[in-house]
Amino acid sequence: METIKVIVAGPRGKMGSEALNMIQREQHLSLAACIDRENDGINVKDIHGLPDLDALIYTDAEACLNEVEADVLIDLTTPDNGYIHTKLALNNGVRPVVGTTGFTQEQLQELTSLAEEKQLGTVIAPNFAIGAVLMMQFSKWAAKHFPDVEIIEKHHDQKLDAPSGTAVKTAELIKEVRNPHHQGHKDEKETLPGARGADEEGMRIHSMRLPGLVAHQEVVFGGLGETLTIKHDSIHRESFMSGVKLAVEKAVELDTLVYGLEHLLD
Ligand SMILES: NC(=O)C1=CN([C@@H]2O[C@H](COP(=O)(O)OP(=O)(O)OC[C@H]3O[C@@H](n4cnc5c(N)ncnc54)[C@H](O)[C@@H]3O)[C@@H](O)[C@H]2O)C=CC1
Ligand SMILES: O=C(O)C1=N[C@H](C(=O)O)C[C@H](O)C1
Repeated sequence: METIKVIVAGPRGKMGSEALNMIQREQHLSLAACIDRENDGINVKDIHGLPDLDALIYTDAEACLNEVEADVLIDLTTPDNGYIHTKLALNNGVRPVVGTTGFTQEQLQELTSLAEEKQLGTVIAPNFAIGAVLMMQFSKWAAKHFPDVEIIEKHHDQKLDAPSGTAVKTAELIKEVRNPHHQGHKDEKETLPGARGADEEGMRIHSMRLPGLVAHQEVVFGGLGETLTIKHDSIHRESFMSGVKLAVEKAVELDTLVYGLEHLLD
């Protein structure tokens, strides 16, 4: 396999630093550069806590994507910056692999059109953990039989977006097989606003944020005399890295945008 040259945006973050470790482990991946908010012109290997990888850090994303010879950008930053980086990558011939969540539907549509116009493989995956992808697929299957469903997602308290990208994607998959309808009593009233969670075509989504959590989701279905719970827990961010690696490998073979890792799995 040819070496894939990768730029990582957000290298000092919880996910970005795991991505650097993954690149260091994989012989067919090499780190071309990083995009960070700080440390312009400094080498990654000279930053305390980052792996021994020889690549320069840029604070100017446009300069980085324009000057550095790279195949793929892995973005693990924030919703606003991730969107800007993804557009810059596509406009500079670099294939984006985006883990950053919180993009709007309009942004996703715009990026889909841009990737198609540029014919550049792009992977936007709300969750790179294989178990989470299966949890979403199983939930779609279950929703065919149990149309009353609530999603409970639980994350660490540093998370910027709510609901999580995974919960949004789960709801989208369920919506493909579930007819919109109100859930709960027709006359129910919230005496505390928000008590029933977000409302997506009558399906409820609840977001929990606590220190100590990593990334967890339960999809709870209710039927006559029974309930079904489909649950996934990421207890370490290593859980996401086999999916990131797969996305990088597939991005160089694709010429359109793929939203969701399920499209890349057998
Ligand atoms: N798709 C997936 O499987 C997963 C996605 N995520 C998403 O990945 C993103 C990052 O998550 P974490 O690593 O937990 O967050 P974090 O807060 O630990 O890291 C984000 C990093 O981005 C950097 N950053 C912010 N703006 C930047 C800019 N303009 N240029 C360069 N770097 C910039 C910050 O300095 C920080 O180091 C979030 O959107 C999160 O929801 C997180 C885990 C799994
Ligand atoms: O911010 C996180 O941590 C995570 N974000 C993604 C999401 O929003 O679904 C994926 C995973 O849940 C971890």
